[in-house]
Parts: sequence; C-alpha cells; structure tokens
Amino acid sequence: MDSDSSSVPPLYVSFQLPVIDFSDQTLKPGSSKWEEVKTDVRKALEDYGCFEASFQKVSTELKKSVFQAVEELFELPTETKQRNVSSKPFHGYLCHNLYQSLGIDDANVLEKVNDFTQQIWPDHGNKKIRETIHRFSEQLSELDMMVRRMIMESFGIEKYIDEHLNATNYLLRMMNYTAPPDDDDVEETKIGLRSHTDKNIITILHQYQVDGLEVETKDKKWIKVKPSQDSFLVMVGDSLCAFLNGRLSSPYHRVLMTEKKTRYSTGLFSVPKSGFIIDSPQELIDEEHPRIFKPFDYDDFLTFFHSEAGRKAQSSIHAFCAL
Ligand SMILES: O=C(O)CCC(=O)C(=O)O
Ligand SMILES: [Fe+2]
Repeated sequence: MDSDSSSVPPLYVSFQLPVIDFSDQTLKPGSSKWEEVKTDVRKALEDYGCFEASFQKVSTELKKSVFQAVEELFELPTETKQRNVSSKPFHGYLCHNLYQSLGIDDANVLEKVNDFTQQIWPDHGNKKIRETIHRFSEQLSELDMMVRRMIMESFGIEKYIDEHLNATNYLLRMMNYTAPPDDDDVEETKIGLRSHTDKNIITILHQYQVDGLEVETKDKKWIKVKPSQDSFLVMVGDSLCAFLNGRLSSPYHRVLMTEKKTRYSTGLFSVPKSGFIIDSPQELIDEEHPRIFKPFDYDDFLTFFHSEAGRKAQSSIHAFCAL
C-alpha cells in the first residue's frame, strides 16, 4: 500500500483489492481448489469486507448485452421508468441528484423479470431484455451462493447453509449516474452515491467502463475500485455482519463521479426473505465473542433504516439491534 510522506494525510491510497478467481472448473465444495479459494475469501473479507471476483461463467458478451439493456432502459422517459414499482420500499425506480436506479425483485426468476419488462413495455414485454437480465442474475447468483457457502464453512457453521440459501431472494439493481457539471471541481457535486454500508447479506457489483466506486479501508482510507472488465466486486452487507456476530464487517463505500461520462453499474443483492429471523448461531458466541446483535427480521431493519432515527445513525445495524 502506498503512503504519502507529506504532513497532510492522503485521502486515497493507491491499492488493488485482492482478486480471487472463481472460474476454475474444479471449484466444487470439498475439492482442494475450493479449500484454497475459501481461505482467500475469508482473509480478504476479514481485511476489507470485500474483494474482486473473476467469474468467467458470466461471459463478456452477456455483460455487454446487460449494459446495452441498461442503457436502453435509462433512455426511456421518466414516466415509463416510474412504472417500476415494488411492494418493498425503495426496491423500485429511484432518482436523486446524479443517481437513478431500477430494481427487480427475484431477478433470477424468469416470471419476475417478465413482470418487470411488462411494467415497462406493456404491449410487447421485450423478450430480449427479459432473457438477458434473467440469465445474468441467475448466473451471478451462483457466485453469491459459492461465496456464502465458503464463508459459512470457514466459520464451522455449515449446518445452516441450506436454510440460509433458501431464505434469501435476489434483487437486481441497475444504476445510472449522470456526469457531474462540467465547470465544477467541488467534490460535493460529484457524489453519485453517499458513503454507506449495504443492508443485505452479500452484494455483487459490476461497473461498466466508467469507474467511480470507492471503498473505505478499516483505517479510514478510500480505495478507488478499478476492477477489470471481467470482474465483480463482492461485498459483505450489514445482515451478514450481524448473522456472523460481527466476525466480518460491512465496508463503507460510495460513488464519486470523477469522469465526465455517464456511468452504468449493476448490483445483485442477496436479501433475506420477509419473516426470516437473522440470528447469530450459538457456534459463533462464546466468552471471547459475546453476542453483539439481537435476532431481527430484515424488513423491520429496513423500515428502521429508512426512518429518521435510522438515517441519522452512524451505523444503522448497531443502532437497530446491538445489545
Ligand atoms: O454503483 C455502484 O457501483 C455502487 C452501488 C451501491 O453501492 C449500492 O447500490 O448500494
Ligand atoms: Fe452499496
């Protein structure tokens, strides 16, 4: 990690997050490759709460088609995008300052993606975009499942894996960030998305061509994430942190629009199903690691997060359910 020798502490460090390859054909639970990758995942998440994943299963062509679809969607009139509504708060179309996003609940389920494309294009439903988004979400959800399986195995809590994998949905968010005003060099006007931690289990981000994502390290330095075109950023969310009794932390991250170009990104979020109680297993609680969080329902956590008290809290997961 580089450090600046001048008296003013550097705002950024020049650094590359760990890159972990998930493309090996022999990467199956129990194989030696699996054990090797699992060790790297655990280490990277302990150090940074995130890592870069190379995952060839999602082909370059598919990623290209996804971003063509994303571009096409954001070119639609605002009234059309506003038809993207969800029964869950903040899961539909959102728009503030430079940021806009569209959301699809259960994006790995074809009928659900169909509901979305029907909302947007009621007369034809756009088969091509529906299939592209569905295939992408379905393939990427495999990466989420592998990572979660590895994390739980590495903490010796494999008996909860199936229950956990069955208790989550996949939300796909497609994001568009408008280029900041030309003549302005004030950082505030370049903020695409303010510093936050994700509330869900695991997030898998992909930025297409235009950078901007930044992650904060434990010693409060910002890293500019510059993944290759082929890789994804895998990140711990607050719900996973709480489930693991704080053994892994969810990193703060933000989007800063330093390039004068429209930025597109996608995020696949594993989200606990309504009614599923997130509760740290006994195996992770002992004298050295007393219980930190009360068991909670994710929907209640989200409601709190969107309340005034939740928005004001330095860490909403701690404010909501720390003991
Ligand atoms: O656009 C990005 O790269 C980041 C998006 C993000 O952090 C979020 O949606 O929670
Ligand atoms: Fe985020």
